[in-house]
Amino acid sequence: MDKKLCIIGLGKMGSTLAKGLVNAGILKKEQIVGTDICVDNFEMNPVYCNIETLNDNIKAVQQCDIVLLSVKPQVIDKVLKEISSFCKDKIVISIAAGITIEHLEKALPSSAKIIRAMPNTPILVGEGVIAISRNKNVSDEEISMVKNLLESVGRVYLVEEDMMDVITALSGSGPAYVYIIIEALADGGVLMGLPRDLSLEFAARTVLGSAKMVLESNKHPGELKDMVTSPGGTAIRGIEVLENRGIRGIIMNAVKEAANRSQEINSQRGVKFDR
Ligand SMILES: NC(=O)C1=CN([C@@H]2O[C@H](COP(=O)(O)OP(=O)(O)OC[C@H]3O[C@@H](n4cnc5c(N)ncnc54)[C@H](O)[C@@H]3O)[C@@H](O)[C@H]2O)C=CC1
Ligand SMILES: O=C(O)[C@@H]1CCC=N1
Repeated sequence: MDKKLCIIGLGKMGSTLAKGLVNAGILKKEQIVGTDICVDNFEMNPVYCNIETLNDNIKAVQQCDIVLLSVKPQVIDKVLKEISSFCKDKIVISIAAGITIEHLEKALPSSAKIIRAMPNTPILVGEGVIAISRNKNVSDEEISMVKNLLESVGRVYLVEEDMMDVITALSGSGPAYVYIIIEALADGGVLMGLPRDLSLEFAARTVLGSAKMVLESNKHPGELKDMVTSPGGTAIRGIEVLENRGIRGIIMNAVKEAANRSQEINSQRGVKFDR
């Protein structure tokens, strides 16, 4: 790919994307420039595979074809205002939770090609899942190019934008829920006498293997669960505890609340843009 990418905000997600894309070999490190206001982040440059780093968003945007906004929703308006007039013919990808295409359109030139995306941190290990939606200015060819770029770090799905809040709650935020489950499983092992490192390894591999079974076996999760639960056995005793405490409702509610929060973030955007 002969495009140059600018990543604005080299925090957790921006640096993960930079590293993931360089590691995947889809872009050379010379094809990515990253910016941040926190210059301390630049000392972490090896983490970003030695991409060029600047603390000047405009300078970075000017030299790129694709701009990826990886700043918090709370500061995105400030950044949009700063770079807007330099984005006339650019593809602008925002990964900010809750920030709608409509909001981005108000802030950017009417010709800007806008993509709202929701990745997740497992892109760092090539197992990410990324949803993308586009505005009317993005051609089929351009969306294919962006899809191709992001497919190097995960599975990419083109979705209707009205699914984005839920996807943000499910796959965008979901790794956080899964880490809590893994940590809790490991704590359970430690509680019952396993060494911490072995317990964590077994917990993580159990989640990894179970997820693979769901994806590769073509069986319903309920059927896979039944394969583990012998009558009068150990697994059903564990499941009884989880069901008594309402595990399913708790997890469903977590997704619902996170989706509500994503919607709320957009409705709280107050800055008005002068064209
Ligand atoms: N962390 C995650 O798992 C995911 C995050 N996201 C989205 O990615 C975006 C970034 O999130 P994180 O990386 O977690 O946050 P973060 O706080 O780690 O990174 C944001 C970075 O932006 C920098 N920044 C702030 N103002 C700036 C400016 N004016 N110009 C340039 N850089 C600036 C900050 O110094 C910071 O390093 C958010 O909008 C979030 O909703 C999306 C999917 C997953
Ligand atoms: O909570 C957050 O800020 C982000 C949005 C998607 C995942 N985590």
